Amino acid sequence: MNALAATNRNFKLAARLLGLDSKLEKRFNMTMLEGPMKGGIRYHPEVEPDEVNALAQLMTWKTAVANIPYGGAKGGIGCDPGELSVSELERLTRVFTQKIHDLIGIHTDVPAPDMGTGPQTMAWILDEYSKFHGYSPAVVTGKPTDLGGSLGRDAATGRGVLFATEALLNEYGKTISGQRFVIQGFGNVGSWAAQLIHEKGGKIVAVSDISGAIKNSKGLDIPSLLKHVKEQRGVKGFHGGESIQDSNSILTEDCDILIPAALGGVINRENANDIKAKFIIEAANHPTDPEADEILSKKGVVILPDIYANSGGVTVSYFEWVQNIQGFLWNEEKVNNELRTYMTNGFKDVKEMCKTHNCDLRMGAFTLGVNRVARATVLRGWEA
Ligand SMILES: NC(=O)C1=CN([C@@H]2O[C@H](COP(=O)(O)OP(=O)(O)OC[C@H]3O[C@@H](n4cnc5c(N)ncnc54)[C@H](O)[C@@H]3O)[C@@H](O)[C@H]2O)C=CC1
Ligand SMILES: O=C(O)CCC(=O)C(=O)O
Repeated sequence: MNALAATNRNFKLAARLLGLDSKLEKRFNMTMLEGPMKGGIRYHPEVEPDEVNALAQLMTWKTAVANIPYGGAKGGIGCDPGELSVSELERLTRVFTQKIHDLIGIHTDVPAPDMGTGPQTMAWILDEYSKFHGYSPAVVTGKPTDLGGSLGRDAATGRGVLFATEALLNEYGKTISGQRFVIQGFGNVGSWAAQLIHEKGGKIVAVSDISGAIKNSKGLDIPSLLKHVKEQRGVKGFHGGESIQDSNSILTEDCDILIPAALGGVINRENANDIKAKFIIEAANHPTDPEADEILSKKGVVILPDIYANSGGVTVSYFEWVQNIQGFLWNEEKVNNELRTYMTNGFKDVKEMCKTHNCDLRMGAFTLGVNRVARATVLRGWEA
């Protein structure tokens, strides 16, 4: 099932659980526009419109789950950033910004990094946008800190994944320490999640990225791996682990907790039966196909869904936007403490919906997000 069909399906299931009127449901699909829209810009060869639409819809529910005052958005360019020089990337980003500068804005749509983009991309967008509209740091988040970016935004999605994992494990009387993790993707999200989990005593037994996959049943030395990746631009060739020939098979490696942190749709009916993890923390967007959801649920695997698990990034993006508008910078401790509070509250709210609707965590998160948007929609008198 493609990403859009899967996201629409989850939305419809949540709407049924909430007993929403079908007219309201239709309204939603036409008007997912509460507050400024927020979401990342992706540069990846597989970017296509249906997937971007699905990712934008996921942002709507994610920002509602996180309880931050935004609607959802996403953008993307079908290109391979690894094949482009820095100056080509800069020109591509500036031309893209020239095309969209009237669509984005501090109170309309505020982009941020996603796969294949980062602080430098945001700096170029900010600079190009400012040529048309004057200097406006709040028009993008995830900027370099020298240009008004928030302390802690770089690590925020990975840190949010850590807080979300701690909240889930706490339900089972467990902590990070001693758990065995497998992480697919070692970019912004995967590498920060690995670093923070390692610092808490978690054992990362396998990681992969586009260059390859490596494993070590005793636990990978993450600080050395980070150094290797910085120098070699990939995990391939790391001496502290054994290489895995088929890097996609990392998803079925033996572990307690699997963290997909790269592409969508990677957990599907082809591999779901072979997954050995007891918990899946969705750091990537839409990593699990609905068919896999069903198979895994029958196996008793607990999945912490993307719209909650990876919401740390957009939450700190919100903090960045607030700081830019107020013209007052927070210290990193404040950012991280606030992030912990949002992630902890989010988990409690999702669990409450699971109890109310007798559903799993994905539907708990979807009903939470959809219900918050539904309440706002009705209050504005848009239900008919
Ligand atoms: N950056 C952020 O703040 C947020 C990102 N996400 C999601 O997290 C995921 C990762 O995003 P980022 O870390 O920002 O991207 P990134 O571009 O920094 O890193 C992506 C990583 O995935 C790897 N990768 C690409 N194709 C792969 C493949 N076929 N097999 C294994 N690894 C592969 C790359 O080599 C790289 O290590 C995406 O799904 C994104 O939408 C979600 C919330 C916020
Ligand atoms: O930080 C943001 O505004 C958006 C992050 C994002 O693209 C996501 O959560 O998928």
